[in-house]
Parts: sequence; structure tokens; C-alpha cells
Amino acid sequence: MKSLGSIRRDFAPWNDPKAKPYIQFDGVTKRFGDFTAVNSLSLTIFEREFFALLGASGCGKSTLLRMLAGFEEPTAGRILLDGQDLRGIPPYRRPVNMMFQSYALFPHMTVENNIAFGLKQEGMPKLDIEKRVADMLKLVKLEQFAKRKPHQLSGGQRQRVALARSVAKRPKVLLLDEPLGALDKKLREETQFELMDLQQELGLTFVVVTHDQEEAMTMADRIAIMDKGEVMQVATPAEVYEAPTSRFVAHFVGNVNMFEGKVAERTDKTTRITGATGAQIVVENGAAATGADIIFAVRPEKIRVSSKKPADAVNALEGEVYDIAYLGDMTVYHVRLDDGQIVRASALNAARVTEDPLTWNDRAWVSFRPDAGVVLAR
Ligand SMILES: Nc1ncnc2c1ncn2[C@@H]1O[C@H](COP(=O)(O)OP(=O)(O)OP(=O)(O)O)[C@@H](O)[C@H]1O
Repeated sequence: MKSLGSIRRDFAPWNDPKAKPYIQFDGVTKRFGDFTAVNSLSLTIFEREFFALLGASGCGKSTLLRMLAGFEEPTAGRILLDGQDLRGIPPYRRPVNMMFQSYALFPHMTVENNIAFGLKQEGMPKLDIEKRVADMLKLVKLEQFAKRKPHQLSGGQRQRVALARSVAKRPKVLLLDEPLGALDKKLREETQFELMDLQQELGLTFVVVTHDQEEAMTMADRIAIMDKGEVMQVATPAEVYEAPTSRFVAHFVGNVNMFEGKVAERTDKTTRITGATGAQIVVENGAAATGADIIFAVRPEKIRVSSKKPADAVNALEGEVYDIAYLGDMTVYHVRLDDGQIVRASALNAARVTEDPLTWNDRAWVSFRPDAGVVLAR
């Protein structure tokens, strides 16, 4: 594979103060009657970025995309593309195209006619259309399928036709609303990589809407996590996962353990937290003041489970193995602490035999480092 997926180390215009924003949502609000679907939202997307809008059903992500496409106008605020205010510009005159799911293909038309459709409507000369369609077929590796109808293709192939059709007009920005929603899991994963390759090959800006966090994490350079018409955090997948700035984001992306407590003491580098039952943990990077109610959020893979208290552990809490799920590549333990909290810990099954086998109802220790998680406001 040519690309390195979403980990493009040299691509981070959002960290460059000189980089010019490409798409700007500037205080955008959208109301439907007295319901606010998007609430005074500001967001910047850069040229050639693969940007994901991630959120639960109804959070306003599709509405945001539809406003960028021109199918809806904001109630307040501005949307700029390359510095130009898009207000009043109809969808077909915006350098933006929306890719619809593959069931929106014309069933009675061949693959090549599906791809050529928009170009014909635009009045492109016949020879140019033929050349463009051939280029597109090559791009999505469907040259041998040009004469087939959609029902003679697999789900993944149909998806590639939909993609070819939507990039045939060479839009500068491609908008994708749940593009892989109709595909099964395996095919979806393959197609995610294809989409990433294609985006880099064409040098386009992609804005994708999804409610699937894994999909967003796999494909996007940056993710905006939305809730109730607002953006909760915009960051790279790694930042969103490792450094969520709120309880909402920590919960929304991946699994997380939340240790609740009060800041008992702060030193230069560490914060000592006392839980409700008096258990203490020591954590790094806590900005909260003494006495503040906080949460220490720790991902399951940062927690170790062992039958004995690890001698070197700064934080070790005792409990009982409550549940074990063997997932092949890893094992997930649920440990019920003596204060009742259930802690989720995952261990990679790198060796075939574990040296410290634990089973149901065993006494166990969960331990983690002071820098294993993040301190969040409660
Ligand atoms: N034309 C409309 N009239 C009234 N309400 C609308 C309209 N379009 C969207 N809404 C409401 O705005 C909210 C946001 O809708 P939107 O489609 O943006 O959500 P979404 O995050 O994309 O959700 P989903 O993943 O379910 O598509 C929803 O509560 C929806 O009911």
C-alpha cells in the first residue's frame, strides 16, 4: 500500500500558524422552527485534509455537511470556502460535491454511464467525457466492469462506482455522509483504506460524516466530536483518544475507566486524589486545584491486572476478577474493586501462554502509572 493511512507525519497544517484555512464555519447556527440543530459552531478545515465529523444520531453532523454543500442555509453565521462567503451560492455552483451511498446509483445505467452522467449534464464534450470516465474507472480499479449494471457488481464495487461518480467532476471538496454505511464490516475496513489512498492520490479535501468512531479514527487526519449541535473537541485521532478534554469525549471514543475523587494534594508534578472510600491514587498532569472534584480517565490497555500487588506500582487497587472475555488477540478483564467500581483492563495476548493466569473470582490487583490517563473535571 502506498499511503501510511491517516498517519501522515508531514501533514499538520492545523499546527502551522501561517497555514490558510480552507473551509471555515464561523459562528454557524441552524434552527428548524424553534429547534437548534447546530449551535453557534466554529470550525476550520484545511486543504487536503481528511476531516471527520463524529457524533451520535441527531447531533447535527449531517446538517453541517448539508450547509456546506448548499442544500441548507445557516440561520446565522458564515461558511467560507477559500476565503469566499458561500451564502446564496447554489449547490451546483460550489466546488463541493456530495457522495451518496451506492444505492443512489442509476440501476438501469452501466457503470460508465453512471460515472458520465454528471459530466453530460454539465455539457462536457464527448471525447473529454470518455477520457475522464476511463481515468475514473482506472482510479477505482473497475476497468473490466465498465459495461456492467450496478446489480451485476458486489457491494464494494458499487461503492467504488459511487465514489468515481462523485469525483468525476473534480470537485475540490468531497463530502461523504456515512459513505460506507451499507457495507459489511470486513468490506468497510478495506474500503476505508481505499478511500484514504484515493483522497491522497487526488489531493482533495474530504469531509466525512460518521457515527462510527473506529471509522473516523482510521481514516481522518482530524476529528470533530459533536454533541447537541456543538463541537466538543477537534483533534487528531491520537489526541482524541489519549488526551480527551472532557468526560463526554473520553466516553464517546473507545472504552475508558473513570476514577472519581477529590484532589487531596498537589506537588510540582503530581496530584494525589482521594476516592470516596478513601483509596488514593497519584496522577500526573492534573491542573485541578486542591479540593476540586475530578475524574482520572484511564484506557483499559493502560491498566495491568495481576494476582499479586506489583512491587513497583504507584497505583494499585485490589479487587476480584468479575468477568473475563477472551477476544483472541487480547483478553479483557473486568475487576470489581473492593469499593464496588468495576475496572476494565485489557491485555494483549502476545505470548500463547500467560505467566500469570487469572480466573473468575480470583483476588486481583489493577495497577497503572501516574501518567496512564488524564485528569478531567467532573
Ligand atoms: N429539515 C428539518 N426539519 C426539522 N428538523 C430537522 C431537519 N433536519 C434535521 N432536523 C433535526 O436536526 C437534528 C440534527 O439532524 P442531523 O441530520 O444533522 O443529525 P445527524 O447528527 O446527522 O444524525 P444522523 O446520524 O441520525 O443522521 C435532528 O434532531 C433532526 O431531527
